[in-house]
Amino acid sequence: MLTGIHVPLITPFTATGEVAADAVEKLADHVLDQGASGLVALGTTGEVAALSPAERAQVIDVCARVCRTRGVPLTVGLTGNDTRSTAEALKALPEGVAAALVTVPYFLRPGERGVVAHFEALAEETPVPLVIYHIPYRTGQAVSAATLRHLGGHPMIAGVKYAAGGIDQDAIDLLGDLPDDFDVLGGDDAVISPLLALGASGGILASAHLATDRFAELVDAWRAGDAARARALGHRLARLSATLFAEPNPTVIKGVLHARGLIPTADVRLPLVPASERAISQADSAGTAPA
Ligand SMILES: O=C(O)C1=N[C@H](C(=O)O)C[C@H](O)C1
Repeated sequence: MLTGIHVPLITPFTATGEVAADAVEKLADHVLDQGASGLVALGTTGEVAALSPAERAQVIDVCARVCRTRGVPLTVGLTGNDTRSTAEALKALPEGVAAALVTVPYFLRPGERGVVAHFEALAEETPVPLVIYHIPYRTGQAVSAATLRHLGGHPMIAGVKYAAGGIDQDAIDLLGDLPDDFDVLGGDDAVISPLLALGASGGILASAHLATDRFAELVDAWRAGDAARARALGHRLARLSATLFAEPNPTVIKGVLHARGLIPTADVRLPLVPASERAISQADSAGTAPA
């Protein structure tokens, strides 16, 4: 189910600070025109923590409409560290959502047995398949390959967004022995190419707001076994990602999209502050360099 490049959309703001709904739609169409396989609404990249409930609903509504029209899946990010309220949020998801990207409970550090109990409870109640968002440098909670493999055996757990901060031994172990119908999507932009080489089926990558077609081509090249092409593209895209993450995500991406006329402002909400001009121009140049 989860293959290709899924773009976790930024949330553009108007000059007066509201969500720019028309720009969300324009950007969604743009990345899909460029070869994205689906969209992710309300990821970290979408500054979900800084959006009100009404703004979150507005973003989901626009993305669901675009995905329905284009016949592509919409995944919605859900972050919580309490099982009961996360289950309620899952049950409240509107029509048109294909999957939920659910973060490993953060800050609380419930241990791996707690992580298993959390996702098993959610999997029993969710109306849509779950994608586990494993990002230990943000959550503070380790999750081993064995735990992910165990959870992947549940029919409502469709995959994992793997963002361990690099290619660790658990990534190698997991990809060497995947449960049936369980996909691994890369979530660390700089190492997407080696993760695809190990067998990941795609990625949820903020960097793919730019060079979307090249990221899609990278997935296709690894899947087709064209290692020479994949390696060359992978190195170039890793350099692009490094420039886009030179300052906190999504500040640089917003700066570049604004410089290219794709969103009305580069504004972010506190505690994020806008990227420097230097970071934006370096990323803009890296995003246009020939492959
Ligand atoms: O929002 C997301 O999904 C992503 N967030 C990551 C982050 O900000 O750390 C980066 C990744 O590309 C996608």
